[in-house]
Amino acid sequence: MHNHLIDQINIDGFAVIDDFLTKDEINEALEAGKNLHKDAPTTARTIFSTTKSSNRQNKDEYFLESAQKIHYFFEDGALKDDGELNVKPEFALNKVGHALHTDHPVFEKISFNNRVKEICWQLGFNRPAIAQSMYIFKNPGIGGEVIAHQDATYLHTDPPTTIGFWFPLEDATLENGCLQFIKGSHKSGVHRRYIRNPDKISSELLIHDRPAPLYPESNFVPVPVSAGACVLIHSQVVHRSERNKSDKSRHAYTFHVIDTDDCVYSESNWLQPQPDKPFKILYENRNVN
Ligand SMILES: O=C(O)CCC(=O)C(=O)O
Ligand SMILES: [Fe+2]
Repeated sequence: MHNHLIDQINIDGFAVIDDFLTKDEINEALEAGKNLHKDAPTTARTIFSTTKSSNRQNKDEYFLESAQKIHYFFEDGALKDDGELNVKPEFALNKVGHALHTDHPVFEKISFNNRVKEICWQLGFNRPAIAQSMYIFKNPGIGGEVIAHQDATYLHTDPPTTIGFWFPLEDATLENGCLQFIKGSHKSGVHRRYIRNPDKISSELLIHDRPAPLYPESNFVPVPVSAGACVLIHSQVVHRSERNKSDKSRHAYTFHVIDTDDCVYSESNWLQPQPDKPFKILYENRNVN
Protein backbone atom coordinates (compact mmCIF):
# COMPACT_ATOMS: atom_id res chain seq x y z
CA MET A 1 0.00 0.00 0.00
CA HIS A 2 1.27 3.46 -0.87
CA ASN A 3 1.75 5.35 2.37
CA HIS A 4 2.25 9.04 1.83
CA LEU A 5 3.15 9.87 5.44
CA ILE A 6 5.90 7.28 5.71
CA ASP A 7 7.28 8.31 2.30
CA GLN A 8 7.34 11.96 3.33
CA ILE A 9 9.08 11.24 6.64
CA ASN A 10 11.58 8.92 4.94
CA ILE A 11 12.48 11.57 2.37
CA ASP A 12 12.46 14.80 4.42
CA GLY A 13 12.54 13.67 8.05
CA PHE A 14 9.21 15.37 8.78
CA ALA A 15 5.66 15.67 7.46
CA VAL A 16 2.90 18.26 7.86
CA ILE A 17 -0.78 17.34 8.13
CA ASP A 18 -2.88 20.49 7.84
CA ASP A 19 -6.17 20.90 9.74
CA PHE A 20 -5.47 17.98 12.06
CA LEU A 21 -7.15 19.47 15.13
CA THR A 22 -10.70 20.80 15.07
CA LYS A 23 -11.37 24.45 15.95
CA ASP A 24 -12.82 23.30 19.29
CA GLU A 25 -9.73 21.23 20.08
CA ILE A 26 -7.44 24.16 19.24
CA ASN A 27 -9.44 26.52 21.43
CA GLU A 28 -9.66 24.11 24.33
CA ALA A 29 -5.91 23.40 24.27
CA LEU A 30 -5.02 27.07 23.87
CA GLU A 31 -7.28 28.03 26.76
CA ALA A 32 -5.71 25.33 28.95
CA GLY A 33 -2.22 26.45 27.87
CA LYS A 34 -2.97 30.09 28.69
CA ASN A 35 -4.06 29.02 32.17
CA LEU A 36 -0.95 26.95 32.95
CA HIS A 37 0.99 29.91 34.37
CA LYS A 38 -1.56 30.20 37.19
CA ASP A 39 -0.12 27.03 38.75
CA ALA A 40 3.54 27.93 38.20
CA PRO A 41 5.74 28.27 41.30
CA THR A 42 6.20 31.77 42.68
CA THR A 43 9.49 31.01 44.43
CA ALA A 44 12.59 29.11 43.28
CA ARG A 45 11.62 29.54 39.65
CA THR A 46 13.61 27.49 37.12
CA ILE A 47 14.76 28.92 33.79
CA PHE A 48 14.77 26.92 30.59
CA SER A 49 17.20 28.03 27.93
CA THR A 50 18.84 26.00 25.17
CA THR A 51 21.65 28.54 24.98
CA LYS A 52 22.60 29.19 28.64
CA SER A 53 22.95 27.19 31.83
CA SER A 54 22.67 28.38 35.43
CA ASN A 55 22.49 27.01 39.03
CA ARG A 56 23.12 23.56 37.70
CA GLN A 57 22.18 20.99 40.29
CA ASN A 58 18.80 22.42 41.41
CA LYS A 59 17.92 22.92 37.81
CA ASP A 60 18.83 19.35 36.84
CA GLU A 61 16.81 17.99 39.76
CA TYR A 62 13.72 20.01 38.83
CA PHE A 63 14.15 18.93 35.20
CA LEU A 64 14.58 15.23 36.13
CA GLU A 65 11.50 15.33 38.35
CA SER A 66 9.50 16.90 35.54
CA ALA A 67 9.53 13.55 33.71
CA GLN A 68 6.57 12.40 35.80
CA LYS A 69 5.00 15.74 36.64
CA ILE A 70 3.81 19.07 35.32
CA HIS A 71 6.75 21.39 35.86
CA TYR A 72 7.19 25.00 34.83
CA PHE A 73 10.23 26.45 33.06
CA PHE A 74 10.65 30.20 32.76
CA GLU A 75 12.17 32.26 29.97
CA ASP A 76 15.72 33.40 30.49
CA GLY A 77 14.61 37.03 30.19
CA ALA A 78 11.59 36.65 32.51
CA LEU A 79 13.40 36.70 35.86
CA LYS A 80 15.19 39.52 37.64
CA ASP A 81 18.36 38.81 39.62
CA ASP A 82 16.28 38.36 42.78
CA GLY A 83 14.10 35.74 41.03
CA GLU A 84 11.07 38.01 40.74
CA LEU A 85 9.25 38.32 37.42
CA ASN A 86 10.28 40.94 34.87
CA VAL A 87 7.18 40.45 32.76
CA LYS A 88 3.51 39.63 33.25
CA PRO A 89 3.10 36.03 34.52
CA GLU A 90 1.23 35.05 31.33
CA PHE A 91 4.34 35.87 29.26
CA ALA A 92 6.98 34.49 31.62
CA LEU A 93 7.01 30.78 30.81
CA ASN A 94 9.17 29.12 28.17
CA LYS A 95 7.56 25.70 28.51
CA VAL A 96 5.70 23.29 30.75
CA GLY A 97 6.46 19.54 30.81
CA HIS A 98 6.74 16.62 30.69
CA ALA A 99 3.62 14.75 31.85
CA LEU A 100 0.78 16.89 30.51
CA HIS A 101 -0.42 13.89 28.48
CA THR A 102 -1.17 11.94 31.67
CA ASP A 103 -1.70 14.61 34.32
CA HIS A 104 -3.76 17.26 32.51
CA PRO A 105 -7.21 16.19 31.25
CA VAL A 106 -7.27 18.53 28.24
CA PHE A 107 -3.87 17.43 26.96
CA GLU A 108 -4.57 13.80 27.79
CA LYS A 109 -7.68 13.94 25.60
CA ILE A 110 -5.80 15.41 22.60
CA SER A 111 -2.84 13.05 23.01
CA PHE A 112 -4.85 9.84 23.09
CA ASN A 113 -7.49 10.71 20.50
CA ASN A 114 -8.27 8.32 17.66
CA ARG A 115 -6.65 10.48 14.97
CA VAL A 116 -3.33 10.26 16.82
CA LYS A 117 -3.70 6.48 17.06
CA GLU A 118 -4.54 6.33 13.35
CA ILE A 119 -1.30 8.17 12.49
CA CYS A 120 0.69 5.81 14.70
CA TRP A 121 -0.97 2.88 12.93
CA GLN A 122 -0.08 4.33 9.51
CA LEU A 123 3.51 4.80 10.66
CA GLY A 124 3.73 1.12 11.60
CA PHE A 125 3.83 1.32 15.40
CA ASN A 126 2.91 -1.95 17.13
CA ARG A 127 2.72 -0.87 20.75
CA PRO A 128 3.12 2.90 20.72
CA ALA A 129 3.41 4.83 23.97
CA ILE A 130 3.80 8.51 24.78
CA ALA A 131 7.08 9.14 26.58
CA GLN A 132 6.76 12.86 27.25
CA SER A 133 4.78 15.99 26.43
CA MET A 134 5.41 19.73 26.50
CA TYR A 135 3.53 22.97 26.12
CA ILE A 136 5.83 25.50 24.44
CA PHE A 137 4.90 29.18 24.72
CA LYS A 138 7.34 31.16 22.54
CA ASN A 139 5.69 34.34 23.77
CA PRO A 140 6.05 37.64 21.88
CA GLY A 141 9.29 39.52 22.45
CA ILE A 142 10.60 37.17 25.12
CA GLY A 143 10.20 33.65 23.60
CA GLY A 144 13.75 32.32 23.19
CA GLU A 145 15.28 30.29 20.38
CA VAL A 146 15.45 26.50 20.45
CA ILE A 147 18.89 25.63 19.14
CA ALA A 148 19.36 23.09 16.37
CA HIS A 149 18.99 19.56 17.68
CA GLN A 150 17.76 16.04 17.00
CA ASP A 151 15.12 14.70 19.37
CA ALA A 152 17.11 11.43 19.50
CA THR A 153 19.68 13.41 21.50
CA TYR A 154 17.16 13.33 24.36
CA LEU A 155 15.03 10.27 23.56
CA HIS A 156 17.27 7.60 22.08
CA THR A 157 15.67 4.40 20.81
CA ASP A 158 16.98 1.49 18.77
CA PRO A 159 15.65 1.28 16.09
CA PRO A 160 15.10 5.07 15.77
CA THR A 161 11.33 4.89 15.29
CA THR A 162 10.47 7.66 17.78
CA ILE A 163 8.26 10.38 16.30
CA GLY A 164 7.49 13.83 17.65
CA PHE A 165 3.95 15.12 17.23
CA TRP A 166 3.98 18.92 17.19
CA PHE A 167 0.72 20.88 17.20
CA PRO A 168 0.77 24.64 16.67
CA LEU A 169 -2.19 26.11 18.58
CA GLU A 170 -1.53 29.46 16.92
CA ASP A 171 -0.15 30.12 13.44
CA ALA A 172 3.62 29.49 13.41
CA THR A 173 5.20 32.02 11.05
CA LEU A 174 8.62 33.27 9.92
CA GLU A 175 8.24 36.17 12.36
CA ASN A 176 7.18 34.31 15.51
CA GLY A 177 9.64 31.43 15.26
CA CYS A 178 8.16 28.56 13.24
CA LEU A 179 10.04 25.25 13.10
CA GLN A 180 12.99 25.00 10.70
CA PHE A 181 14.38 21.70 9.41
CA ILE A 182 17.42 20.37 7.61
CA LYS A 183 15.65 18.15 5.10
CA GLY A 184 17.07 14.64 4.92
CA SER A 185 19.31 15.10 7.97
CA HIS A 186 17.60 12.16 9.72
CA LYS A 187 19.76 9.90 7.55
CA SER A 188 23.00 11.05 9.18
CA GLY A 189 22.88 9.14 12.49
CA VAL A 190 22.66 10.53 16.03
CA HIS A 191 25.04 13.48 16.41
CA ARG A 192 25.14 13.67 20.18
CA ARG A 193 23.31 12.48 23.25
CA TYR A 194 22.05 14.07 26.47
CA ILE A 195 22.35 11.46 29.19
CA ARG A 196 22.36 10.81 32.93
CA ASN A 197 25.88 11.54 34.14
CA PRO A 198 27.70 8.23 34.88
CA ASP A 199 29.87 10.27 37.32
CA LYS A 200 27.61 10.18 40.40
CA ILE A 201 29.77 12.60 42.40
CA SER A 202 29.36 15.42 39.90
CA SER A 203 26.79 18.17 40.52
CA GLU A 204 25.94 17.91 36.84
CA LEU A 205 23.27 15.23 36.84
CA LEU A 206 22.76 15.41 33.09
CA ILE A 207 25.48 15.85 30.47
CA HIS A 208 26.01 15.96 26.73
CA ASP A 209 28.39 13.27 25.46
CA ARG A 210 29.77 15.50 22.68
CA PRO A 211 29.90 19.20 21.84
CA ALA A 212 27.09 20.70 19.78
CA PRO A 213 27.64 20.13 16.06
CA LEU A 214 27.69 23.19 13.82
CA TYR A 215 25.05 23.11 11.14
CA PRO A 216 25.35 25.49 8.18
CA GLU A 217 22.78 28.28 8.43
CA SER A 218 21.78 27.89 4.79
CA ASN A 219 20.70 24.26 5.31
CA PHE A 220 17.62 25.16 7.36
CA VAL A 221 14.23 25.39 5.67
CA PRO A 222 11.53 27.25 7.63
CA VAL A 223 8.20 25.43 7.77
CA PRO A 224 5.39 27.88 8.62
CA VAL A 225 2.15 26.12 9.54
CA SER A 226 -1.35 27.18 10.58
CA ALA A 227 -2.90 26.56 13.96
CA GLY A 228 -4.32 23.03 14.16
CA ALA A 229 -1.74 21.37 11.91
CA CYS A 230 0.16 18.29 13.05
CA VAL A 231 3.88 18.22 12.28
CA LEU A 232 5.46 14.76 12.51
CA ILE A 233 9.17 14.90 13.40
CA HIS A 234 11.60 12.00 12.85
CA SER A 235 13.81 11.59 15.93
CA GLN A 236 17.00 12.16 13.92
CA VAL A 237 16.00 15.13 11.77
CA VAL A 238 17.86 18.32 12.74
CA HIS A 239 15.44 21.13 13.60
CA ARG A 240 15.30 24.39 15.49
CA SER A 241 13.22 27.52 15.99
CA GLU A 242 14.31 31.16 16.19
CA ARG A 243 13.34 33.51 18.98
CA ASN A 244 9.99 35.23 18.60
CA LYS A 245 10.67 38.63 17.04
CA SER A 246 7.00 39.47 16.54
CA ASP A 247 4.20 40.73 18.75
CA LYS A 248 2.23 37.47 18.35
CA SER A 249 2.66 34.39 20.51
CA ARG A 250 3.38 30.96 19.04
CA HIS A 251 1.95 28.45 21.49
CA ALA A 252 2.38 24.77 20.63
CA TYR A 253 1.68 21.42 22.24
CA THR A 254 4.00 18.51 21.51
CA PHE A 255 4.58 14.92 22.58
CA HIS A 256 6.83 12.04 21.59
CA VAL A 257 5.70 8.55 20.66
CA ILE A 258 8.03 5.59 21.09
CA ASP A 259 7.38 1.98 20.13
CA THR A 260 7.53 -0.34 23.14
CA ASP A 261 7.43 -3.46 20.95
CA ASP A 262 10.77 -4.68 19.55
CA CYS A 263 12.40 -1.34 20.29
CA VAL A 264 15.00 -0.55 22.97
CA TYR A 265 14.49 2.66 24.95
CA SER A 266 17.96 3.68 26.13
CA GLU A 267 18.57 3.39 29.88
CA SER A 268 20.83 6.42 29.72
CA ASN A 269 18.09 8.73 28.42
CA TRP A 270 17.39 11.52 30.92
CA LEU A 271 13.71 10.53 31.07
CA GLN A 272 12.98 7.06 32.41
CA PRO A 273 9.64 5.31 32.93
CA GLN A 274 8.93 4.70 36.63
CA PRO A 275 7.56 1.46 38.13
CA ASP A 276 4.41 3.29 39.26
CA LYS A 277 4.19 5.30 36.03
CA PRO A 278 5.19 3.33 32.92
CA PHE A 279 4.88 5.06 29.53
CA LYS A 280 1.17 5.19 28.68
CA ILE A 281 0.29 2.98 25.71
CA LEU A 282 -1.82 4.30 22.81
CA TYR A 283 -2.81 0.81 21.58
CA GLU A 284 -1.44 -2.67 21.19
CA ASN A 285 -1.41 -4.50 17.86
CA ARG A 286 -2.16 -8.06 18.93
CA ASN A 287 -1.65 -9.46 15.44
CA VAL A 288 2.14 -9.35 15.69
CA ASN A 289 4.46 -12.08 17.07
O1 LIG B 1 8.59 24.37 19.55
C1 LIG B 1 9.79 24.51 19.29
O2 LIG B 1 10.25 25.60 18.98
C2 LIG B 1 10.72 23.33 19.29
C3 LIG B 1 10.00 22.06 19.48
C4 LIG B 1 10.86 20.85 19.36
O3 LIG B 1 12.03 20.89 19.13
C5 LIG B 1 10.20 19.54 19.51
O4 LIG B 1 8.99 19.50 19.81
O5 LIG B 1 10.86 18.52 19.29
FE1 LIG C 1 12.84 18.90 19.00
